Amino acid sequence: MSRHEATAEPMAVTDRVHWIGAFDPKMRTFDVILKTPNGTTYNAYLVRGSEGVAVIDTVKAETADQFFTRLEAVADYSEIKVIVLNHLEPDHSGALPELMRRAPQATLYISDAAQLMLKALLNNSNIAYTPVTTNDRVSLGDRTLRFLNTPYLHWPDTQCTYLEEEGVLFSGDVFGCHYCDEQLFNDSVGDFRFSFEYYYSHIMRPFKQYVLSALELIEPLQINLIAPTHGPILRDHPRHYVERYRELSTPQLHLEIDHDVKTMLIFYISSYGNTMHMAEAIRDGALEIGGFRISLYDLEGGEVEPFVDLVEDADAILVGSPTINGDAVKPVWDLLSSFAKINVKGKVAGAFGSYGWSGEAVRMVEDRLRGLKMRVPAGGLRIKLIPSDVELEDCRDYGRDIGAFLMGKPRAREIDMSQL
Ligand SMILES: Cc1cc2nc3c(=O)[nH]c(=O)nc-3n(C[C@H](O)[C@H](O)[C@H](O)COP(=O)(O)O)c2cc1C
Repeated sequence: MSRHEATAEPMAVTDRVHWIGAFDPKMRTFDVILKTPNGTTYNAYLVRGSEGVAVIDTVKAETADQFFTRLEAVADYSEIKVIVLNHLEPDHSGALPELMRRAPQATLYISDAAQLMLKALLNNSNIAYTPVTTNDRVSLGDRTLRFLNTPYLHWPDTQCTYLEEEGVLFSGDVFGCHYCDEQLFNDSVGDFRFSFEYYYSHIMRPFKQYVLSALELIEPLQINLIAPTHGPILRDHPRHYVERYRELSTPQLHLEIDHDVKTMLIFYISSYGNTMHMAEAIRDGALEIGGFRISLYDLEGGEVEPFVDLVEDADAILVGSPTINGDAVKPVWDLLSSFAKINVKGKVAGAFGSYGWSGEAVRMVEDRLRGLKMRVPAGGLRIKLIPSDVELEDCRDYGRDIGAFLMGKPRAREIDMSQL
């Protein structure tokens, strides 16, 4: 056990703000999907005003002892007037029920959207709370908390809280990262760039539009310090992190591709060349429609990460897989799984592939595309073994159909709109 875990000392952030969170250095995987190679912190804060104290966020239930010990070192429970939960995920709300039991006089402030989650998360319908939204304020006497509604960063209920007189932004998971270092401040901890970028790409990236909306609220603020719920407190050049979020969330500039021109990506993998020939014929058919750019990518080798940026910018994505042992093949599933990192909702999509006897892959891929809320205008195209000349013409037809749909042109064949 480390020094700070053992002693559970609070840390002064400003004259009026203390960090009262918890260290979790042994955590190795977060939310099932995130690597946390040096653990994480659950950051909670205590703000002291002339007329009372506010607690901003709590910690994961398993680390509640650290939180309460630190809190007790800087305030009495009877002084707590305000409790703010910037979002209700269990790593921040775990100690909330016990805190409310110890400070029954306090008022809980949560976002409008959090109301719908509170009961389900805490299994307690009796918790009293006040919903707040952008620019609502709570006074602690000589200190004022202002709320900013910043949904989907990264749950629907997310908000940030701004301590006006000190220019401190309690940003919730925004600008946070999983990086456990007891020095706690960004000018004293180790190099956490990897963790910051990794956290953004796994947690915030699917919600880029929401990040940009949140930045509209955050950027005009005078920010002296950013106090997120995970990882280092950003007191040295806090604005750099705001600027980095804007950079990461702004569509990339392409040197050659005109953004007004639509793009179609055709991914395939093929052992004997059958699915590949289908992909090429689909491309040829789509090219006849014209007006958009098409790229063909072979997934052989299995590395899908380089395609994520392309998929994010593309307007149509077709995926071809042979059926092997009753399934689509792993690189195809890896590609589809990488779509969860970005927002593919509403993009045009389709599935195709060659098969030998049962041909499950195309339907499975198609189901996945629909599950991702992509628009699948034509039923998946399956061809048994080697495509004949007639079947290659079917592939070209399929390409014309998807191309026409993408360009809003009259369709080559009737498309079942009920499937969209
Ligand atoms: C190891 C192996 C397993 C296969 N399993 C299936 C299967 O379960 N169902 C099926 O319809 N075809 C199956 N096939 C047949 C392939 O789908 C078929 O040969 C297809 O044309 C291959 O297309 P490709 O050249 O694009 O890879 C299998 C082929 C191999 C080599």
